[in-house]
Amino acid sequence: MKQTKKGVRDIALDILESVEKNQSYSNLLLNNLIKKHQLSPVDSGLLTEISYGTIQRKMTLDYFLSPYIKQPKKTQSWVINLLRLSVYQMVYLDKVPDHAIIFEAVEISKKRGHKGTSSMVNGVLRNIQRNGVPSLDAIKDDLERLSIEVSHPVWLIKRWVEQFGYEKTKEMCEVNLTAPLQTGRVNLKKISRNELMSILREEGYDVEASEVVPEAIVSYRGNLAHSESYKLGYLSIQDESSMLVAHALGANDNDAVLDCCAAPGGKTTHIAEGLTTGQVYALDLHEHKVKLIKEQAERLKLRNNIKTMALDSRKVQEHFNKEGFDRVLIDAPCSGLGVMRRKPDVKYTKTKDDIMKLSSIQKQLLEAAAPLVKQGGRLVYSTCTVDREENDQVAMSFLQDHPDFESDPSLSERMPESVQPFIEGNTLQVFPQYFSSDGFFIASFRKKVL
Ligand SMILES: C[S@@+](CC[C@H](N)C(=O)[O-])C[C@H]1O[C@@H](n2cnc3c(N)ncnc32)[C@H](O)[C@@H]1O
Repeated sequence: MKQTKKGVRDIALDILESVEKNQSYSNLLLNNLIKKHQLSPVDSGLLTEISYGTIQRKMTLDYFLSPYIKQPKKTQSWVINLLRLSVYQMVYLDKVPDHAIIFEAVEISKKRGHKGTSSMVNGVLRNIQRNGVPSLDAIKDDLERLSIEVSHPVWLIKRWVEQFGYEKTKEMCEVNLTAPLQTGRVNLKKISRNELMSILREEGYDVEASEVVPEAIVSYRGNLAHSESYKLGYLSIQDESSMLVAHALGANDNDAVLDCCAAPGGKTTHIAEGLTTGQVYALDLHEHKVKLIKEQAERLKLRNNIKTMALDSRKVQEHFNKEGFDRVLIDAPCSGLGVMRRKPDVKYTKTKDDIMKLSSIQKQLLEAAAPLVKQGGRLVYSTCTVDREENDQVAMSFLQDHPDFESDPSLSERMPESVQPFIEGNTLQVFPQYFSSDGFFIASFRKKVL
């Protein structure tokens, strides 16, 4: 029997279902399904918008649906997800008229369920079309209202309001709901930023120079990973905040650098692009992750400057000499609360307990790597989160426990102009609302010369 082609909304529903069941991260799933269903660029864009948008705004959508679904707990999860993605389109997208959204939802529910389900879906959506969604003003508590308005769990809202204040939290959560732009890092070893931008524009890309980092470009149209320049190793896909780490590390041409948490190799390759005879030793837990670093090193023709090893970096002292490295980077495993625009499901799954456990691993990694830094050398700690327990508190406790290190006084000298206002001593916290880049934390330490 001939299989009928699956529609974009049907595929979006598959994504929502898998993410809900914790079967996969939304970003990985999306890429796989775009390939599997051979979607056109327009359909891929729509699929991304509907599935990410629905996940991003899940709590708000549930609030909108609440007066219209009598027994949400007894309703099958795919039906709830179908209603969420339909209401998302009705409220937040103006491309498709409501009647077309409702028609498609009913068709999907006929295919997946029975008649009762499709008439329930039809009834709920038609009621919403007629009566509108409930006002958020009905929620009296400020923090609970914000939590529903920006669809972030209330424990996280309370935690951030305590850490950063109400306004900053609100700004951050609002930016977290927007789609990120793709940014690329120019391989300055091979080509200048202007030359690369001209080549890409000829290929049909709409690119501009980044205002945050001097080697970055922003793509307003087209996926840079599909460009000829990407294949040739002229560029890598990387967020601007992430690029700041190599600046903070400030390796010299011939330095020995240890990158303790290196996969998939974004920062390793960035650092290596700035070396001549120097070497980056790139470590990560598992061989399959280390393979990703090797692939990037190959593509960028940096094999001479990168050595890889699968290793639990808490054991680095068993493999490397004390004071053997000019620069050491710990780009630590973290809660990822700074990258919610790319991984919207993260905010619903992470817990306070995860943050506590991660901060303990982060401290262990720093503890293990510290003896490997040469006297006068530098140790940089970074995360893609905004949470203080994983950031300033880890950095502070490291300095307290390591009198042989000092707070690096020269961090700001190496950092781009754009981030200068946000540097505090030896640390930099980038919030997503500053440049619309990822939320990121960087701390730099110098080993004292005794
Ligand atoms: C934030 S990611 C690193 C991203 C990478 N630096 C980049 O720029 O592409 C953190 C990495 O730490 C690795 N990791 C976690 N625990 C580790 C450990 N104990 N030893 C080594 N690597 C570890 C994870 O596998 C993950 O790849």
